[in-house]
Amino acid sequence: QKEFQISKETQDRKGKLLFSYPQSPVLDLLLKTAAPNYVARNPQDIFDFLRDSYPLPGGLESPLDEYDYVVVGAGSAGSALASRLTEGSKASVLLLEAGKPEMLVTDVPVLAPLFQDTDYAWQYYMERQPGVCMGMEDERCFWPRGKAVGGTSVINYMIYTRGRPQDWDRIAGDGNYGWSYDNVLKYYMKSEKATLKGFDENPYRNRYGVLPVEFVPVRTKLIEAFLEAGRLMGHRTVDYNAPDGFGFGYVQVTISDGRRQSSAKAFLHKHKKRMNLHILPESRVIKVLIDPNTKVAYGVEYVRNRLKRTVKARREIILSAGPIASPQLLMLSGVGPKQQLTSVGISLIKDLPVGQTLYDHICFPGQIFSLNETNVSFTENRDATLPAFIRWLYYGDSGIASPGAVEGIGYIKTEVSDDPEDVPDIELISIGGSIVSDGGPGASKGVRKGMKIKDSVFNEAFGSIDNTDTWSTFLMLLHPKSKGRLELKDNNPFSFPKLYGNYLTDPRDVATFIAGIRHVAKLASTEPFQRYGAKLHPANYRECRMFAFDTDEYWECAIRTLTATLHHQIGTCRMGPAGDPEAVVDPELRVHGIQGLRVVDTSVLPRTISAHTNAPGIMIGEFAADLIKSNWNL
Ligand SMILES: Cc1cc2nc3c(=O)[nH]c(=O)nc-3n(C[C@H](O)[C@H](O)[C@H](O)COP(=O)(O)OP(=O)(O)OC[C@H]3O[C@@H](n4cnc5c(N)ncnc54)[C@H](O)[C@@H]3O)c2cc1C
Repeated sequence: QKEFQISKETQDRKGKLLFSYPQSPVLDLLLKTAAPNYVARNPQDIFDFLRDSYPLPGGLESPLDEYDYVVVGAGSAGSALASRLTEGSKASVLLLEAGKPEMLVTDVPVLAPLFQDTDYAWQYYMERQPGVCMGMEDERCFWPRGKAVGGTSVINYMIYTRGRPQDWDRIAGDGNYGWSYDNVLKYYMKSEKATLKGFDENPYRNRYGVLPVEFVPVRTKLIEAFLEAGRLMGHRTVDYNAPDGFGFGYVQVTISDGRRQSSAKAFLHKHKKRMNLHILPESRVIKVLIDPNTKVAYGVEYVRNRLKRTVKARREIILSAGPIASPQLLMLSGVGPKQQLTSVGISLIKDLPVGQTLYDHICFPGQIFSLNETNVSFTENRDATLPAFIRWLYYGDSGIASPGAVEGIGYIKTEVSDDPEDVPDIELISIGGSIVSDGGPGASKGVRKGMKIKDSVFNEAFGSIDNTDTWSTFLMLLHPKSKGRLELKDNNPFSFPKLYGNYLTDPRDVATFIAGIRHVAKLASTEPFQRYGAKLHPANYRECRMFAFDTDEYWECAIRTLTATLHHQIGTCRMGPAGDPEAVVDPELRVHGIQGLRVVDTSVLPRTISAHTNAPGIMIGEFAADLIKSNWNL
């Protein structure tokens, strides 16, 4: 074992924690009451007493040299997978995770926007692309990913969506046997522990799984206006996760008693003492070991406490490191596009189109309506107060339980959609407020900071309505035609890869956004919103001053200025049957041409789906566990 050199870039990019608690016995008592299971590990780290821990079971000091399966990444998919594989005693699993366990603050829904700037996130940036993210810091798009036991489900907004049946049936129709809606529905249901008044008895919901899915415990009246306006425009109020649920509905979230339920909480927390499941946080995998002659994967190298170590797998290595790190690890290990690997000095083991497909869900948060009534929307200064926090500790409600003021989801198919099937092209995320709701004296400004909007751009565009009552929807482009890719920067495992979103390069994506904006304007003009005097705020962007407000040209410029992403990157280890020239893994998620190696996370999704990607990630973990169990007779 030798000391490993960690590159300067990684150290520089390491985030800083934003939270600092005063040393107070009263606060200690409150926190321990709220989270009796949190155990202090390291008295040197003042945050550690708030942090969860995953000691090796059976008093083991260090992991074994060999396991049946080694899973890399304890994120949405990896946590579910490792948990299911070790349900019986037939398989041993080592789960390696680069990040730290969660802590009490990560449970707090209202703090969701803040984690993107902490060491619970990998702080990736897209390569500069002229004409998008023009209003963001450094004119680059920010792509944070979760770095924690629980992965991105520890820093996300907790929205629970499954996608439309057609999304999955199309994936299956491409030759991906097993991925039809009827089959994936079984796995969504297997995880779910739904408490959704009015829906939880429905045949496509399950009340007895492990992943809590609930409505948000606190809402404003604006969600009723959204649903009513929707009905006036022909959008049914539905369970949007139902097979026939194309419409508008209350948002469903992975929250219980007002607290975030990450994939780690749902799948790992209760199983810390399982003798056959060893979880190793703060352990970063740098390479999969593959025999170049037999093309069999047999182990991984990882770095823990600055020491390089090796662990072997008797049966399989499973990459669940997410849509950026899984393809990066494959390429570092010799599996990827031949030309690219040889150009950075990596010996090729298998030529595959790793990283050559990348889709993302971008969104536009800048269509904001000011209201002529006060106290109707969330504002941080009013709703995230100490009394609200104390109420949250005891009852799990109050503004503290709100996931960034998200209240409703609406699916629409705009008139420019050329999709032959009945699938939406835009998702509307109804906010009981907007990106100005966390402004004002002393407030966090968390959402705008999380999106990295430049202060000057924000102040010019929205300064006049900062910290006032507003309503907005974030419009999310569900099926972008523009396709991105990722590449290795070099062969250093600590470098970040080069990320190319290629956002809005297909003009149809711009047209869809504009059609969505026109649709939202009509919603806002209906009586339910006019009750509150909803009026479109004329945001003034320096970059767009040559265009008259509210023209198509203005909106295109606005979208290119505030190009936000909802961080649903997919496709980088694309699934497809043998013979599919774009495929990296087969429909059972085995890497084509390599034995003993699978990818199990959102990177395998070959097409865009009408959903946020946490629940699909968990479903992929569930499905993969069954595939592996059946392959190995477990
Ligand atoms: C800010 C934000 C908000 C979001 N909001 C929502 C939402 O509200 N609803 C929703 O459905 N989706 C949301 N998403 C997206 C969703 O959470 C992710 O798509 C999903 O969690 C991805 O799951 P995954 O299993 O593919 O990867 P991840 O959950 O990202 O897991 C990958 C894990 O691998 C670890 N890892 C990476 N490299 C290594 C390595 N070399 N060695 C060891 N471990 C490694 C990572 O640290 C991470 O823990 C959001 C994403 C972000 C960033």
